[in-house]
Amino acid sequence: MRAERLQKTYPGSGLVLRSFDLTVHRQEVLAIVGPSGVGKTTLLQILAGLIPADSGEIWFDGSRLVRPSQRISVVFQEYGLFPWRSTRRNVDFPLEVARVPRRERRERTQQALDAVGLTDAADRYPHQLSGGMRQRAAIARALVVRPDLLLLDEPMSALDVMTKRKVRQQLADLVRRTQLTTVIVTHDLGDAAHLADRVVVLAGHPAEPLAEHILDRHLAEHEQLDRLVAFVERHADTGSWSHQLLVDADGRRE
Ligand SMILES: Nc1ncnc2c1ncn2[C@@H]1O[C@H](COP(=O)(O)OP(=O)(O)OP(=O)(O)O)[C@@H](O)[C@H]1O
Repeated sequence: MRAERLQKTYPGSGLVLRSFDLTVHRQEVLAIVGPSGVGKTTLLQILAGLIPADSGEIWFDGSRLVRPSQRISVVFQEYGLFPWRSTRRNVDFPLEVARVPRRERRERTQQALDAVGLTDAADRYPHQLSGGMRQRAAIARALVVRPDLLLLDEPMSALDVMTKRKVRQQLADLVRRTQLTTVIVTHDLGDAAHLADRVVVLAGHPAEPLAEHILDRHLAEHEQLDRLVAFVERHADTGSWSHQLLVDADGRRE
């Protein structure tokens, strides 16, 4: 996917993106990190075709993206599960909408539930699930359409620390196993260090990609994180997000 010269203005908030370029390589996990309010969600929603940019273009597999595509799945921070549907029927929902034949739906839904470890919770309703299970259900629903691109918006920020670690590990295993091209936006450098192959740091108004960091998967996790934190501190004025660095990088910097 390639985004070219994206521009976005909100009434009252001014210019959030100006002439913004971004390339997502096939099969990579790209993390976009930056302080709260910099424009990460805006960027992700534009990439998903959910909100229009004022100008600029997005190219995806040789064609221009102008509306949401079945080949791109998005997972939001707040899960967005339907409370009146069981986990299985939540996961099945996109296939139902796409009028996929019943038998194929059953198989694909089961595979997606298995992939996130929710087989035993398939008949429970969202209120009967833990936060981590709800988030995994949302991820299963994103996977069931077999997307070519997975977009994740702060997918673990509503989870407590222990659950978050578990879900993060499962997500890391999943994206590596499936080699699914993934973009995750987060202000949590721990998520980026754990999941990403490449990290782009955003800062400023309008947001600019300041620098990018390639993670070395041969390093231990805490070394990855230390290097990433040092990289961000070198390139960004972290005054506005030092609190997040301290708190969210799993307490390691406190
Ligand atoms: N619908 C909207 N109308 C007006 N301003 C908006 C709207 N959505 C976002 N903004 C503003 O645009 C800027 C970027 O918001 P955005 O949600 O993309 O940032 P973010 O980096 O995702 O923040 P966070 O990490 O807190 O979710 C912010 O200043 C925000 O207040």
